[in-house]
Amino acid sequence: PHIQICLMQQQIKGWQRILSTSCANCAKNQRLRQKRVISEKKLTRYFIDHRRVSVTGGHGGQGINSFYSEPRKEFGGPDGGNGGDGGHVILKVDQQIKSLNLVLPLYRGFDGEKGGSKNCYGANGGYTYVKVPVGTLVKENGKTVANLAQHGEEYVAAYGGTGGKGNRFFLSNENRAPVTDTAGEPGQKRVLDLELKIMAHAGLVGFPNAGKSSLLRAISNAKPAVAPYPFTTLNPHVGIVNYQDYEQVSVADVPGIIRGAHLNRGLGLTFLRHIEHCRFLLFVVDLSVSEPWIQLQDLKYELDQYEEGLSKRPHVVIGNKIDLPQSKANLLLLKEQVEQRVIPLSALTGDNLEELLLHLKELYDCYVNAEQSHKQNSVKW
Ligand SMILES: Nc1nc2c(ncn2[C@@H]2O[C@H](COP(=O)(O)OP(=O)(O)OP(=O)(O)O)[C@@H](O)[C@H]2O)c(=O)[nH]1
Ligand SMILES: [Mg+2]
Repeated sequence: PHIQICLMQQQIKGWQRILSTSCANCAKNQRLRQKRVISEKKLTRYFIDHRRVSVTGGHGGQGINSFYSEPRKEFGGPDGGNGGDGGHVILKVDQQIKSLNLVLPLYRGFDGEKGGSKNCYGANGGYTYVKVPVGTLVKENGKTVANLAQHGEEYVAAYGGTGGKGNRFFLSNENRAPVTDTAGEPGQKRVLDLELKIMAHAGLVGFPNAGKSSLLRAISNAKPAVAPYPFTTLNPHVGIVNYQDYEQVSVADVPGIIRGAHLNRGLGLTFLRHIEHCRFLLFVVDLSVSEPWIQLQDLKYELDQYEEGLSKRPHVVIGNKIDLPQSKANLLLLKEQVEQRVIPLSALTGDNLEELLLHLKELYDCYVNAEQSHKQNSVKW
């Protein structure tokens, strides 16, 4: 009887298992794996926006010197095959890749195989693909040689060398038994600078602690770190603002700019590069600081020093921290000093965010119309 009871218990357990796997409620109770939040400091390790790579194409295979011979056909003629071509090193855009951290400092293409007797050609070296993110600029000696902006786009960074010729290649009426063969050529050798420019429609430009990250958190799905000290943000973050007509506008939060950024002070020059790619700019000014128009002048000066006319891109001035007591007076003074539109808001309390969102949509529509009128390829990322 004891064995019987044990067997029955096992059977019941088996049913439970069957029942539990078929139960839809159990699936509900299983928690979805959440996306890991990476701290800003760790993200700096992953987010690499500049890499110098040395690329060398594969070496061409050696041609072969050989003569065909078999019983009763002693002098069958030359039959040395050509060597294979060396493989290229190719940069290929992959939209799954977000940073240049996986790009190694050195790449060498596969060599072509040497030729064989009986007119066998050596195999060509395979291509070496290096995956790079969308928006990678390829520079050589400071000159831009490629702008990889589309998924799947390829750029041959280094051509492989051509394979050598076997002695069969040199067969002619004058020379019926050539003994010449040539070596394969070495592959092309280059040193390239890869630079990543993040792609966003709008860029938030402001001094450290102005509240750029808070604003991006308030209007989009992005979650950059916010803290009451300067240089909280060390990497660019991109957030997407969704509109009711299913249009999406991307906004980039770029680390704070300080006076002398164009001379590489603060976090400096590297981040001005990201602003360069934005179609319109959102200048974020801290209204709680006295004389906020000085901030605006400094920001524009830094942008213009980096690239002439960068501050003249379509832009809007955002007066942040309007909830603080001293901000109201500063806002009036700022409006007197600045002729363009100023949108006062508070990223913390969410006051007047609608005005910014509506204006952002206007800027985006203007940009789309301009693109269409130029009859260029659609650049809606
Ligand atoms: N009172 C008030 N505080 C704000 C507002 N917006 C941001 N802050 C505060 O200002 C501080 C800095 O905000 P961040 O969003 O980190 O500023 P940031 O411009 O991204 O700074 P960096 O990343 O260092 O360049 C934080 O303590 C925020 O809570 C606002 O509208 N009102
Ligand atoms: Mg920030």
